[in-house]
Amino acid sequence: MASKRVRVGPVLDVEVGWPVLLAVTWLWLTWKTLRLVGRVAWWAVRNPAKTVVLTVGLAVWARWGLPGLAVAGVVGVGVPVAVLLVVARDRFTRRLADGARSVWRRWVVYAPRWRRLMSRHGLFVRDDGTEELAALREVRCTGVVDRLRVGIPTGLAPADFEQAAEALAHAVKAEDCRVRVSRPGEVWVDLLRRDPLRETVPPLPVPRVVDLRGVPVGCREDGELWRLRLLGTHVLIAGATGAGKGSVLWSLIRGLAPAIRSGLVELWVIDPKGGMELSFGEPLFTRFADTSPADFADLLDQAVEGMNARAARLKGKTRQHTPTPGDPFRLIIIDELASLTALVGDRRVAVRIDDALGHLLTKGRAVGYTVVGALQDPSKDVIPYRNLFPTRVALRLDEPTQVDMVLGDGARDRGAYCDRIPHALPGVGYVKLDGVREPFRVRAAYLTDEDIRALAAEYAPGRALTPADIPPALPAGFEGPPAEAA
Ligand SMILES: Nc1ncnc2c1ncn2[C@@H]1O[C@H](COP(=O)(O)OP(=O)(O)OP(=O)(O)O)[C@@H](O)[C@H]1O
Repeated sequence: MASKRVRVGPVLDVEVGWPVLLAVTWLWLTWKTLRLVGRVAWWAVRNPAKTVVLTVGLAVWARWGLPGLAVAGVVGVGVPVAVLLVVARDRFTRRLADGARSVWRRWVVYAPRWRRLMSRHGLFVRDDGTEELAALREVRCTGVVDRLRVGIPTGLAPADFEQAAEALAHAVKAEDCRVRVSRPGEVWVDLLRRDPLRETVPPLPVPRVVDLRGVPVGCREDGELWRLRLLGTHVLIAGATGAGKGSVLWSLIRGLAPAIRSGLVELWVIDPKGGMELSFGEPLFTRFADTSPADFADLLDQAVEGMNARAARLKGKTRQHTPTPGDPFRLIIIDELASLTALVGDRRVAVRIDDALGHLLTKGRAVGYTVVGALQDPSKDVIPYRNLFPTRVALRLDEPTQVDMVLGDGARDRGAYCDRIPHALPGVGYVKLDGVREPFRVRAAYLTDEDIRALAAEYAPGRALTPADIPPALPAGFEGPPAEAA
């Protein structure tokens, strides 16, 4: 039988017969086929919904041919669309509009100018005469923001995109541009087309059920609901005078109102400004101190006592306290942290306050004692506490250097321009969550004195629920994402 010379690499140069060649070819084809089958099976396992649709489609086609497939398509798409239009019309039409907008802006706005955008902003690498651009992988648009998922070419880093952010925003006529790392090798470039934070956010509807993992407080710059986590964290709110710290505190209290009334949440409040800011809501507070530093120290000492007793009770049983009316979540609100820690004249009282605060901040999170502290001047005196607040909100600040003092090193470089927030936008600020690299911009809802009085009258602890207390549904655009995973 004929044979063939086969050369494998520089060494092996052999003469093989046709049976061997046929056997090798057969083995190779079998391997390729098995691999293809394996890949299809793996795709089917990972995409069960698409697999079912494809299988049903193929079965219909085999049984009734193309006309049958067309009818099935109309029914299969038409019926779910009709159901969604009835059940969740607003959300569905918004999603549909967002989907159409995403396709349009990807192919008409971004794809044609992508090469120029990337090369003019230095978002490419050159290697051996070839150029690799950052890759546009996905575009998701809403009414206010275009989110671009971009692949980072080898040799660049998210910081390169952060540096180019301001220029990119100008290039596409966006109000602002933010860069977030989505996963290694990829960033989300958020281009803000309209700023939803320009308008005052009205008081949000009081939630029916309070979720301490995400209390609604205001609006995020992407138009979604801003929720602030209280469970297992402490929150620092810093801002120059008139920046709107009060609106964050009051929106938070409003978001907790039903749980305050039912006794699941207790507010222990210190207002060193003599009750100027918080005394309106006194009926809502279980403890309120607004006169002397000695009172503040007493309140904090009692909180520490309660916290220690609870910690001893829970030891070995659970790692996170679950609030009940007999054993509530205690929120310690301090309106001006610096007055407590730095400006107290009596040295012994200052030490007591300092000790108690240190204990609460280090041990309180797991046992349902959360501190929310507001701060006007992020001076060095309060910096030791800063790191004990995993969640930080910085509203308008006077100096660029104060931004990193509050939010942590590098926050301003990542876009938290608190010093540029106009005086005309009180309640606007940036939030930094522990473990999340990028800050995001928000605006707290604004409650008038009347709103606060009405809230205090309706939700004072112990008052029974009436049907009129059930709040309306959230307005369109406020469904928001799930609770923040801080
Ligand atoms: N979220 C908001 N939306 C719209 N306007 C607001 C908002 N928050 C505050 N304002 C306006 O700004 C004014 C100052 O707000 P606020 O007293 O809350 O600031 P602050 O940071 O607590 O100041 P200070 O530290 O001096 O007490 C309010 O009287 C109100 O008119």
